[in-house]
Amino acid sequence: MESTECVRVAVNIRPLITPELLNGCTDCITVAPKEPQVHIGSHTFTYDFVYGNAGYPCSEIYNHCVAPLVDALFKGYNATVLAYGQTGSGKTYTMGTNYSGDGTNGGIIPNVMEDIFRRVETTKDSSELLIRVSFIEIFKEEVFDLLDSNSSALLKNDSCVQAKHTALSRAPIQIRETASGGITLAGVTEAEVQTKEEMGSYLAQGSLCRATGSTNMNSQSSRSHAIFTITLEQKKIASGSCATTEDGGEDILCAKLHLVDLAGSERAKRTGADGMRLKEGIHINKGLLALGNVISALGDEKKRKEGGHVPYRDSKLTRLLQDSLGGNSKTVMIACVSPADTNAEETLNTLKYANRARNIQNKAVINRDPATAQMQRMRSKIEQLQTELLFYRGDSGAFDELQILKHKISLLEVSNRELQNELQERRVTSEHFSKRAYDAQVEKDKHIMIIESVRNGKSLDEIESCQSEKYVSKIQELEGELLHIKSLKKTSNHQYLDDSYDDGTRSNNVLLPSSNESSDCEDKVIDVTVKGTLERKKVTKQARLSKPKGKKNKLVKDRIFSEDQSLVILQEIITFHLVKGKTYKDDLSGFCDHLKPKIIPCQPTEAQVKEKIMNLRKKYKKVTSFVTRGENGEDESVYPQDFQLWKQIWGDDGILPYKRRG
Ligand SMILES: Nc1ncnc2c1ncn2[C@@H]1O[C@H](COP(=O)(O)OP(=O)(O)OP(=O)(O)O)[C@@H](O)[C@H]1O
Repeated sequence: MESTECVRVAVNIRPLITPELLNGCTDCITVAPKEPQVHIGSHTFTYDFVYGNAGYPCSEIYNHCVAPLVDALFKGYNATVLAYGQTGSGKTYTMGTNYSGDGTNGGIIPNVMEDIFRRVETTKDSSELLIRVSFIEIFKEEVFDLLDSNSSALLKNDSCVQAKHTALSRAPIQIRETASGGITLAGVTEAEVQTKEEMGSYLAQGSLCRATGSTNMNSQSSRSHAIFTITLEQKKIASGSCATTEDGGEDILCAKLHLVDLAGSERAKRTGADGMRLKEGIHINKGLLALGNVISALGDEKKRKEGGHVPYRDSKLTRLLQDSLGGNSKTVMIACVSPADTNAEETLNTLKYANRARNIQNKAVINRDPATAQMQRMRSKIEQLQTELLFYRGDSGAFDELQILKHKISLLEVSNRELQNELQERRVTSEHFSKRAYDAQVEKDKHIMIIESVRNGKSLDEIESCQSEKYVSKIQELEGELLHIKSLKKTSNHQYLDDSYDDGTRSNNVLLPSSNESSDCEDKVIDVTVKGTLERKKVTKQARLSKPKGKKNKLVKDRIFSEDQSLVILQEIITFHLVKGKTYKDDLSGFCDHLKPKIIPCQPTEAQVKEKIMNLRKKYKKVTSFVTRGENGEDESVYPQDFQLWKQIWGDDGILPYKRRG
C-alpha cells in the first residue's frame, strides 16, 4: 500500500527564556486564535500545528504530531520526526535528546519509548516483535556511533569529559547505499532492546556522548546533528488477513522511526564562536544549508514536476535524511523558534523553510522485509523437502506403518499355518470318532437283534449261546466273504464267467456276468477293478458293432458303479436287513436312502440301484455255483439255516455266497 502525503510541519514557539527576559526581549510572533497560523512582522505563515505562545500547549505535540507516526511504525511505515531551528530555539528540549534517565527530562523521544512499549504489550500475542535502536551524530560532517562500546566503557569510568573527548577521536562510520537505493551505515551499533528502560539507557548513553559546547546563544549547544533510530520488526503470528502475504509468505514488517535533533543554525557574530566552535558552526551551517536546498528543491512544485535534481549528496545529513524528505517515510518537521524579537530574523528564516517544507511530498509504503520473508519461505520449503526425503528414505511414519503391516502379515501367515495344522488334526480325530460311531452302531444292531430274539420267545441263554453269537459271526463271515471275493478277483486265472472275449483274455473279475445272460451283456465288455488301477475296457470291435444302441446306454449307466461300490451294496443289503428287518425289495426307497451316503460320488437313482442289485444277485449266484461245485461239490441246501437268512435278504432266489468256502 502506497501513501502519498506531504511532510507535516508544526511550529513550536518556546517561551522567552531567562537570558532573553534579562535582555528585555519581547515577543515578535503572534499566533492566530484557533488557527495554525503565525504572524511575524508583515509575514503570515500557516502550518499544520502551532504550539506555544497561545497556540496549542507544547505538551500536545506528541499526541498531535508524533503518536500517528508511532502508529504508522507499527503498520510498517518508516517515519521521521525532525526538529529544525536556530541555536537555542528549543530543539533538544522538544525532542528530549538530553535524556538522562532520571525522569527529569520530558520531550518527544521519552514519550515515543513509553508509547512503543505500551503498544508492544497489546500486540505481543499477535506478533513477534524485535526492537533495535541506534544513535548516531553527524559532527563536523562525519558520522559517529553514539552507542559505540568504547564510549560506554569510558562512561562507566565516570569520565564524561574524557568520553566526549574520546568520541572526537573515534573512527567515523561510512554511509553505504544498498542495491535498492537505500542508505545504511556500515557497522553502526544496533542494540536490541526488550524494555523501555533498556531503550532509555541507550538514549541516555548516546545523549551523554553527544558533542555539546557552550556558546553565547546556548550554554549547552548541540554541536552535532543527532539521529536516534528505532527499528521495529514484526512477524504476525495470529491468524487473520495480515498473517500472510499474497504470495503465501509470512508477513514480516520492518520499519524505522528516525528521531532527529538537528544542530541549530548560528551566526558566529552572535554566538561569539571562534576557533573550534567556529569550525563547528561552519560545518553545522553547511549541513543545514544543504538541508535547506533539499527542502527548497522538494518544496518547489514546478521543479518537482520537472523532475529536477534534489541535492541529497551535498551533505551527510541530507544523505541520511533522503528517505525522510521526499521518500519512503511519513515525516513531521517541527520548526522550533524563539519568540524573542532579537531572534526575529532567524525565526523568519526558519518559518520560511518550514513553510516550504510543507510542499514536500513523500511516498510512504509498508516495508515488508523481502529478505526475511524470502528466507522464511525457503525455510518452509526446506522443511517440506526434508519431510519428503525422510518419507522416500523410509524413515517416516508411513514407512514404519508399512513395516508394522508386513509384520502383521507374517504373523497372520504363521497363525494360518497353525490353524491348518489344527484343522488336519481335527479331521483325523473326526475320522476316529466316525469309526467309533460305526462300531457303536454295530454294537447297537447286535443288541437290537438280541431284543428281537427275546421278543420271539428265545431265552437269553439261547440267544447268548446261539443266535447272538451266530449273527455276529455271520456278519463277520459276510465281511470275510467280501474280502475273499476281492482276493479271488485278483488271483483267479480261470475263465469261469465269460467265454466270449474276442482277445481270449481271462477276466480277473468274478463279478462279471456270464455270457449266456443277455441282460448282463454290458458286463461282458467292462472290467472295472477295485482300485481302479487295472481298469480296462474289454470292448471288442465285433461286440460293439453287434450291440443295439439301447443296450449301449444301459452299459453306460452301469459304469457309474465301481467294483468297490458293488461290494458296498452287497454289504449294505445285509446291514439294511439286519438293522431294519426288511429286504431291499420291501423298501427299495428306504434302502436307497440307506445306501446313498455310502456311495456318495455316484448318487444313483432308485432304478439304477435296483438294476445293480439284480445284476449282483446273478453274479453271486454264478460265483456260488462255481465255488460249491468246483471246490467242495456241496449244495447250498447243506446250509438250510443260513440259506433261509440269505433268502430273507436277497429274496426267494437268494443264495449263500459265503458258503462256498465250506
Ligand atoms: N518549551 C520550552 N520551555 C521552557 N524552556 C525551554 C523550552 N524550549 C527550550 N527551552 C530552553 O531553552 C534553552 C535552549 O534549548 P535547547 O538547548 O533545547 O535549544 P537547541 O535548539 O537544542 O539549541 P542548540 O541548537 O544550540 O543545541 C534551554 O535552556 C531550554 O531549557
